[in-house]
Amino acid sequence: MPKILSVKQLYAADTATVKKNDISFIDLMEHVGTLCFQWIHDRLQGDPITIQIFCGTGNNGGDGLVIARHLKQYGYNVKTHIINCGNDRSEVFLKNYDRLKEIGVWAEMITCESELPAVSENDMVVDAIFGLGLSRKPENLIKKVIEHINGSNAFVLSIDFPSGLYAEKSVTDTVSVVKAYHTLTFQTPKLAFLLPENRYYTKTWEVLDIGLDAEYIYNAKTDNYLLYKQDIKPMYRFREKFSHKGEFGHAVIIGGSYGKMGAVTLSTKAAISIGSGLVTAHIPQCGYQIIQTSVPEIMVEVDAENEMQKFDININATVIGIGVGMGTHIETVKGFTEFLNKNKVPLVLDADALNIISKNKELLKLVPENSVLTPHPKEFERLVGKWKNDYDKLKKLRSLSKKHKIIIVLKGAYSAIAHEGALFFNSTGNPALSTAGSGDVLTGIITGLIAQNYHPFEAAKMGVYLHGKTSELAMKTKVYETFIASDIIDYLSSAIMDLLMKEPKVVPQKEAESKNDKKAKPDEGTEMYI
Ligand SMILES: NC(=O)C1=CN([C@@H]2O[C@H](COP(=O)(O)OP(=O)(O)OC[C@H]3O[C@@H](n4cnc5c(N)ncnc54)[C@H](OP(=O)(O)O)[C@@H]3O)[C@@H](O)[C@H]2O)[C@@H](O)CC1
Ligand SMILES: Nc1ncnc2c1ncn2[C@@H]1O[C@H](COP(=O)(O)OP(=O)(O)O)[C@@H](O)[C@H]1O
Ligand SMILES: [K+]
Repeated sequence: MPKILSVKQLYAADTATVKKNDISFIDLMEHVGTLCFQWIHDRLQGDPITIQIFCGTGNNGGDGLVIARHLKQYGYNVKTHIINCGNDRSEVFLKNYDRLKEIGVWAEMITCESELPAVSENDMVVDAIFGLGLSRKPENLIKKVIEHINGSNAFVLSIDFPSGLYAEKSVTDTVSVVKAYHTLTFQTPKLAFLLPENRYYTKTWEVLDIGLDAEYIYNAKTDNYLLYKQDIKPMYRFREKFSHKGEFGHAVIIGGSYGKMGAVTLSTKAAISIGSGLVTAHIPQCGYQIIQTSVPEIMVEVDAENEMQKFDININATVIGIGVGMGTHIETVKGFTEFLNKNKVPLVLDADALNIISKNKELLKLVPENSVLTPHPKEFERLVGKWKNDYDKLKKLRSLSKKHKIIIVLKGAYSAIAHEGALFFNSTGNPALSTAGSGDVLTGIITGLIAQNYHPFEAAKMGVYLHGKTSELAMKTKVYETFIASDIIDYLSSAIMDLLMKEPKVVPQKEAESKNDKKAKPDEGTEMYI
């Protein structure tokens, strides 16, 4: 599972790599800079645009100089600038400065504002000012350079980090951070890229495998992970020939109120669609016909006329998903409290179930261990109060989940799943999911997975992953705006199929050519897992 390592661990990984391979740091930097150059060259293919490389005087700047040298040697139109960041210059920066001179290139020094180079919106900017080593907010001349880059409208590629963005703490001066289009970050994903407060500093990012010591990374301890397909795929359970619906559990969804029956409709439909053997909706009477007609596959139990009051469930439920569209009517609050006092079944709590608990935090003690809570940020704020910044928010998330031995899915662009003090960030999804009812569908998916005996922690990870994946797969025929919550359900099959597909084999060019010129087809290696 891809680990998100700390700055300290990344520096230690450098050291371990250099030692183990008996190479020098300059060799490692050459390798890293060459990979970045290759990334650019693969895309530009010799395009004569102007590439402006801004370098600091640490190792991030050193990477920039390696990139500059290779681009120059390939005939690109490169302008290299060094910003005077103080008296200290890293040893490998200086070595690469000399290497650049050896091929006849003199980098321009920027020592004052009047020396800022003109940058056109047609240029490409490579930002190699600061990376992991940012120790304080950029000020004075460096701030001016960053503002200058941001004001240029050029395509900005940041190396390792958008300069000015800290790896592990919040930015205090939002204008002194480079706003990159893309960031090539090294070896592991970075926590900073997953936080909404940093959304403007890089539109996209990717991890470049720079070959740091695998053993060190394997043994490194962390509480932060990013979930990918390879983490979810092994969880999937195939159905056997003689299986029957009784083996796949009975999910109950409780919720709905007058005017909000769509939420339960979506949740129950999602629960049956993800494979729960049986699904029952426990809803107010006003929703009876609506839900029976909309989802004929499920059963219905009714409560009071217009809102939930009695919570009198007469079913042997495997799991109960509760709260969607439920409202917070005084009688609902009363009934829900009594329900929690009696209930022993694992729960998935969402929406108004969370809003009611937020008003009476004592109720959290009644939530069974390993239940799953799925708040969006506003619901989470109601539960834990305001946070100072996103790092503080994550601290609150870990601590609430640990204290009550529950699993919390804090929803967002990179939904974070908290379990036993660790955070697992989801990598799938896109803004198509920013649509009414998409959280209700998630509740149904997770409830339906738990019904099938997936451990709630597994159900949360798999549910969030598949939910997000539907929105990606749908973009072949839809756009963000036209994708609605029901589409998530419609695309669940595709998301599961995608999970079971083997990744296409990437055949290295030379290998492919040497095999009697038998070219690898683009989809070669794509086959079902079974
Ligand atoms: N394993 C990997 O990932 C590999 C990493 N590599 C690369 O190394 C990079 C890390 O390099 P790094 O340690 O030299 O730090 P870097 O980011 O260049 O900045 C430090 C310099 O900036 C200065 N400085 C800081 N803040 C400042 C401010 N606000 N205003 C002014 N100055 C400020 C600071 O000065 P000081 O704080 O000491 O006064 C120091 O001089 C990493 O991001 C990646 O690009 C690869 O080459 C190899 C494999
Ligand atoms: N930009 C985005 N990228 C990825 N996922 C998103 C994005 N916006 C929303 N989502 C996902 O959509 C869902 C929205 O849930 P929620 O806010 O509870 O919706 P609702 O209350 O309308 O049902 C969450 O699972 C969230 O992670
Ligand atoms: K940078």
